[in-house]
Amino acid sequence: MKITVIGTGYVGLVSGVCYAHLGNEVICVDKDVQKIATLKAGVIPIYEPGLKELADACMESGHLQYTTDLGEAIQEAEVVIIAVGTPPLPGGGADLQFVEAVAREIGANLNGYKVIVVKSTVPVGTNETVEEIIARHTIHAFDIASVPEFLREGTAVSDTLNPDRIVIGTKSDKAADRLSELHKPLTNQIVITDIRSAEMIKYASNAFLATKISFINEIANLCEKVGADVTEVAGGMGLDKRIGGSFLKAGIGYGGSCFPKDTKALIQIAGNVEYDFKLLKSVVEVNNHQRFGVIDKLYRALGSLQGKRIAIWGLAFKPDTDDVRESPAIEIVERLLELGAVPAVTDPIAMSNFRKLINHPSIQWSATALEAAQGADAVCLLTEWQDYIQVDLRKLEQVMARPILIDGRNAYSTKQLETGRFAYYPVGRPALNNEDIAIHEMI
Ligand SMILES: NC(=O)C1=CN([C@@H]2O[C@H](COP(=O)(O)OP(=O)(O)OC[C@H]3O[C@@H](n4cnc5c(N)ncnc54)[C@H](O)[C@@H]3O)[C@@H](O)[C@H]2O)C=CC1
Ligand SMILES: O=C(O)[C@H]1O[C@H](OP(=O)(O)OP(=O)(O)OC[C@H]2O[C@@H](n3ccc(=O)[nH]c3=O)[C@H](O)[C@@H]2O)[C@H](O)[C@@H](O)[C@@H]1O
Repeated sequence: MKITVIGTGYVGLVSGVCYAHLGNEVICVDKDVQKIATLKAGVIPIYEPGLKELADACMESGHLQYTTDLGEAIQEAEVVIIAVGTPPLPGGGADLQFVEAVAREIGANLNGYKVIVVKSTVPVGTNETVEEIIARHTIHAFDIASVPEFLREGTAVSDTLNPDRIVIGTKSDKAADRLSELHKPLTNQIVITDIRSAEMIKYASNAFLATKISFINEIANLCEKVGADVTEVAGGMGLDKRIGGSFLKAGIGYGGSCFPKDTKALIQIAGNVEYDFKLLKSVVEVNNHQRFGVIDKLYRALGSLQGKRIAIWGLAFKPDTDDVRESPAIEIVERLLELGAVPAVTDPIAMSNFRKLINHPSIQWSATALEAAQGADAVCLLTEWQDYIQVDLRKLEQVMARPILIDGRNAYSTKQLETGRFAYYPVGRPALNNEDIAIHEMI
């Protein structure tokens, strides 16, 4: 099938490459001239395991092309996929300017029947708006379909090639048939539904996963107070098939370009029809607060943070990505700076994306975990990179000024730490060797 994918962010690029890998003829378009030049040179501008190898092979076989010429790319295609960004507006709603601009371009360049797919995450009703915009600009027939994307960063290629399900929201049998044909090699689990339900499935899925995370984080906070271990609790809960074990890892809360954006957008979608989505509002509130558990623990361990060197391990919102969008680590570092601490920050690949604070005079940027920990009063693990999990804890203890380890991701087992002198503060699990200063001071 001849496919044009518009937008070469995570979704556009990964899905374009994967459709090409399946033997389709794919053109990936972006208005960003630099990005297209980079891609044409064989460089993948995002960090995504396995993507480069696949893209190289598809380029070589002639199944994948990159261009900035949107008009020509649209005219070549049988299926046109919109995968541009839908970033949050200041009020929380989704900014649809890129989707709408692309719809105008599609309308202006249509040269015969095509299926137009919206893969970007868009509020309910947007596909209908896209259809209206295209129709206003063309005399040609076309069908519209909502095919939301469920990939995760870091595992985007395998998620795309092995999806749990493909959702196709359309009122056209012809479009449903063509898109089922396209996705058949990936899964038998193809859900064909109406457009609005498809749009809603995407938001509801992200909101539900975010709810699981905030729920387990609340349980973790409670576990700390009653002396239970949240990893045991989550393990015991997850064995119940009705609950499932995934997305029950307690930590510093969810970040990334989607959960924070999509939960707020769904609250706004509800608000627009005068529905007060109380549960989701609490999910967001819990998440916004959860990151500060790290600061509370630093206070308990050290008292005042003024002048204290605090090693920060990890900036990416999760491992295996260089994405720091809405990463809880950003706010943790900002709060440390406000409190007069000296953050010594490291991340294997995300540091250069930490643009907001890259030139801050009080941050010490470190190449490795042990360099950041050198002379530190505490280490805070914020992203569970393998390098950090496998660090030599004896060496770590030797280089630190005080052996205080705040584990924001429950990356270490109590057993690993039993032999050392670490004061260890995990999330929702019993602390080790903690002589809490604040508590002593209060007494
Ligand atoms: N990042 C992720 O893991 C996932 C994202 N999504 C959704 O997919 C959509 C895209 O997300 P990302 O790939 O992260 O976006 P992104 O913001 O990283 O990339 C969007 C790309 O579209 C390009 N673009 C914008 N207007 C254009 C135009 N008129 N013509 C050609 N190119 C244009 C931009 O230059 C940019 O390269 C969003 O709605 C997002 O919510 C869904 C699932 C996963
Ligand atoms: O719409 C999207 O963009 C995507 O959003 C998420 O994918 P992603 O943001 O890449 O990453 P996740 O693995 O879902 O993690 C999101 C955040 O939740 C946190 N998390 C995840 C799982 C968990 O148990 N606990 C937890 O704190 C992670 O650390 C991370 O900060 C969804 O998992 C994808 O299905 C969806 O397509």
